[in-house]
Amino acid sequence: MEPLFDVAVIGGGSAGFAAARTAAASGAHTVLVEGAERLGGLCILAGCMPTKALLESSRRWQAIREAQEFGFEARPIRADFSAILARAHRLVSEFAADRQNDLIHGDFRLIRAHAAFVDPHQLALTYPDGQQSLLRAKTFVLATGSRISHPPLPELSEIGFWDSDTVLEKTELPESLIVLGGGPVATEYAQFFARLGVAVSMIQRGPHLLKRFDSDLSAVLEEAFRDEGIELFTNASLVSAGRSGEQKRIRLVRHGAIQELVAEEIFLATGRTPALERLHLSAAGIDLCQRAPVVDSQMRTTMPHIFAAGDVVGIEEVVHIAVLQGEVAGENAARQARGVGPPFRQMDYRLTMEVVFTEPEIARLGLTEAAARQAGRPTLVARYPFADHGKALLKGMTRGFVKLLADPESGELLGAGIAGPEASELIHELTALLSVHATADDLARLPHYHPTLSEILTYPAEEIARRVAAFRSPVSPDSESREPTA
Ligand SMILES: Cc1cc2nc3c(=O)[nH]c(=O)nc-3n(C[C@H](O)[C@H](O)[C@H](O)COP(=O)(O)OP(=O)(O)OC[C@H]3O[C@@H](n4cnc5c(N)ncnc54)[C@H](O)[C@@H]3O)c2cc1C
Ligand SMILES: NC(=O)c1ccc[n+]([C@@H]2O[C@H](COP(=O)([O-])OP(=O)(O)OC[C@H]3O[C@@H](n4cnc5c(N)ncnc54)[C@H](O)[C@@H]3O)[C@@H](O)[C@H]2O)c1
Repeated sequence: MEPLFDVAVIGGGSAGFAAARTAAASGAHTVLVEGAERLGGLCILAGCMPTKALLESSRRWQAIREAQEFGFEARPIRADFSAILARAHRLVSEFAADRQNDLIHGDFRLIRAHAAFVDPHQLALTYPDGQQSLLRAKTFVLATGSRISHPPLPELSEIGFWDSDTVLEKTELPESLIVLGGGPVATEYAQFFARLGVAVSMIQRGPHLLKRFDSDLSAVLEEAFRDEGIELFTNASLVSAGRSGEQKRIRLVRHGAIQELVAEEIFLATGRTPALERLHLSAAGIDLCQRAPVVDSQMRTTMPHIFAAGDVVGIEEVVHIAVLQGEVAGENAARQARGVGPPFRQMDYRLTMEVVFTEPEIARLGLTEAAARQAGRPTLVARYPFADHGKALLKGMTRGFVKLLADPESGELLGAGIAGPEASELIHELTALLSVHATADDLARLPHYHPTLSEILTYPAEEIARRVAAFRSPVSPDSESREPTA
């Protein structure tokens, strides 16, 4: 039997590591239990980092293809899929080694074992050699992450498919690929493969790609994908899957008609599910909703001494949220275990961002237009296209736009969306501004170096500031407005 810990964290990915580090820093006697053979978590081993390494390769390939526009004559090049994967694996190993070091040398104890609840206060640990022991703690943080959802068609398991875990072990590019799904995994991989010369078609259930983004942002990506030769089938329901000679086939229904697609391979990207199997959660007595533990704003489950964080709670399955939730859960678990009662730390989703690393990149922050409409919240919205922006023209990256959402009376910035070059970087200036409740007028007045991509943000800000001023005062402030610089 292990000694009684203040905090036991289950899972050593982004959320669990953040929870354990925070709990230990608060002075709690903390243990982290990790069951995987390889340390690192999803982001490092099969999520953010390998995909961004792959996308960097396909981006270079695309740049060579477009070289003529910039005055170069490029010879046709050949993609070496194995070499592209080898680079990704090398980077992943380096990131994983850093994380391994942090886990082993943290101010908490690391136990390499699979954990399952025996009762609400005890875990059964199963070690790699099959040995077992019990672990007791005053509080727990569940941070077991997510797994790829089961295929929507049972036949897929018979005919086989690729997914974001298995793709990293492949060695040969298929000639053609049907991607199932239209979320971040589907779009990032679809563009990666299409750019390397694979004939890609995508099947998305909803009317647009990237369902959590406003449809005007998704539309920019859809147009870019069509221009790159990716065939999109939106509003589609899957009917069946099977073999067609050497090829694989998918039948779908769209606008009432059956269609059949045939390709060498199928890539499954229809979402992820909280990883709770073999955790024996029923013994812990916590409530679930849509297969995820129910949590409040303190990341507390329905058992007051059990907290949860990261993909397992399924609120926003991205890393900065997993880390923030882990920190909140870790700090609150430590306070509770050490009897340092309230006030407990709360999660705040006001500054939630999501970025998709396709080209163009797509980013959102805070309030979306769809959410504002659904909540009946009046907002001012202003857009500005990259096609009218000097730096974007210089870079030859004119697709897309930026948009800002603001409160109509105060002009406070409430949200933003960007589809275009460097959206993943540009969004962070807006995050800083939203964090201090800045107004569109504050943004419009901030100095921006010329010519930069960042200065595009000032144009919709000026438009909103003008409209807010006009709302407040009958005298038009138009005479003060600046024209966009080219
Ligand atoms: C292809 C892909 C690309 C992505 N790209 C991005 C991106 O660019 N940016 C971004 O922000 N997000 C991205 N994400 C999402 C991001 O990877 C996840 O949101 C994040 O990694 C979740 O962290 P986590 O700690 O909740 O889970 P994980 O990192 O999965 O950690 C959970 C850990 O718990 C362990 N575990 C599970 N059960 C037990 C048990 N019973 N006992 C002991 N240990 C257990 C597991 O072994 C695992 O190590 C991507 C995801 C995918 C799939
Ligand atoms: N850049 C990033 O930050 C990044 C990259 C990859 C993944 N992620 C995260 O990982 C998680 C998983 O991503 P994901 O793309 O697998 O899931 P997702 O849930 O975001 O998207 C799945 C998509 O598949 C569609 N779909 C579901 N069932 C379908 C069916 N039967 N037929 C056709 N379409 C169907 C859905 O409409 C949805 O658009 C997400 O939460 C995402 O935020 C983030």
